[in-house]
Amino acid sequence: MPALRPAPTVALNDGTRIPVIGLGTYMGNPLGRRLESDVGQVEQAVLDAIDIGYRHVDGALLYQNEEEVGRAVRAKIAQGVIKREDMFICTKLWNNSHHPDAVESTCRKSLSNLGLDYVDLYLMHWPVAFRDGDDLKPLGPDGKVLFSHVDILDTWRAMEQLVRKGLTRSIGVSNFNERQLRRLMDHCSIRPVVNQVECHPYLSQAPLLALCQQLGVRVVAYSPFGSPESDWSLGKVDRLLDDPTIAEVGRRHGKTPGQVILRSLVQRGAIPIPKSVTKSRIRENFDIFDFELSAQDMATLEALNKNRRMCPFLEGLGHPEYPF
Ligand SMILES: NC(=O)C1=CN([C@@H]2O[C@H](COP(=O)(O)OP(=O)(O)OC[C@H]3O[C@@H](n4cnc5c(N)ncnc54)[C@H](OP(=O)(O)O)[C@@H]3O)[C@@H](O)[C@H]2O)C=CC1
Ligand SMILES: O=C1CO[C@H](CO)[C@@H](O)[C@@H]1O
Repeated sequence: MPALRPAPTVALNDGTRIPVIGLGTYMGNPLGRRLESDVGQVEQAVLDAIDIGYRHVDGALLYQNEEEVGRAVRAKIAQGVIKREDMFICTKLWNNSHHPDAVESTCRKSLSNLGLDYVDLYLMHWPVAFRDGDDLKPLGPDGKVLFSHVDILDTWRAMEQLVRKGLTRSIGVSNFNERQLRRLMDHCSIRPVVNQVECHPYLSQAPLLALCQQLGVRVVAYSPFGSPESDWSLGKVDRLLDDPTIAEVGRRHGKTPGQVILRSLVQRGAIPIPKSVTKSRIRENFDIFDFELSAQDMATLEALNKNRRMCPFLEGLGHPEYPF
């Protein structure tokens, strides 16, 4: 199958550009655990995605597969399919490394995992700090996650240094609520270029999207399909991808429910990062630039909002910066 046309890119507030769709790489495992059966799947998915036309990959130290992402990207560079500068690679600082002294070494660890000398975007994964150390999920004797109380602004200042040192082109945040984002914007020297949050027709995030637009911060939409296979997903009862209204909109355009969801996010100015390790779906999810949803379609989809969060991040409950 021939490659599809590259996705359009949009400008970020620091002058760099981001492709409006990316490939997600979280395998749906419980926090910090990795299954043997997952090994190799993300590497193949990234190879397939690049052949199809993707130029944006969303990763994280937490996902424990940065090596696979990096191997695939480097293989495609070696084959001459892409150049490094064609790709937009994002990874994230996990919650156990918020202490300013840990930020640079943790970013360098991701770069070493990826086998790259810079990433395009480095995100603070959550506004919630866990106890510093190697443990991705440090637990106390009561089985609850151990927190620490590093100020978000201190972590951010250390992330700003990463831009100055050339380890990342841009920095941003993830899972920040309106208060946290406003406070950061008021105190930073380098502005966050994106806020990556859960966003799909059952959690439309209209107020947060409006605020981000006002502040010049792009929204990256995670779990665009409601993360149907994640262990924490509450979406098993009424799956977004089985919604009859979305299917009906899709029928009118000759498109699948997944394509309708992704297209609607792009038309709302968000940047979806659907995850798939299935080549046919990776292609299907990218094939959204040959149709347009009408204002009526968009209103129909907007009416599906239930403020239903599939990723409630219960591990962070009780921390003063728990965002929800
Ligand atoms: N910042 C944060 O805190 C978070 C960030 N993320 C990021 O967002 C990405 C996407 O979110 P994620 O939670 O993975 O879930 P998604 O909503 O992207 O759903 C992924 C699931 O949908 C399936 N799927 C993909 N495409 C299709 C299709 N066209 N038709 C039917 N099923 C499909 C996949 O199956 P299969 O792979 O088997 O094809 C997989 O099971 C993550 O991978 C990660 O990169 C996610 C959660 C939190
Ligand atoms: O990116 C993510 C993937 O899933 C995790 C849950 O295990 C989330 O906490 C995290 O934000």
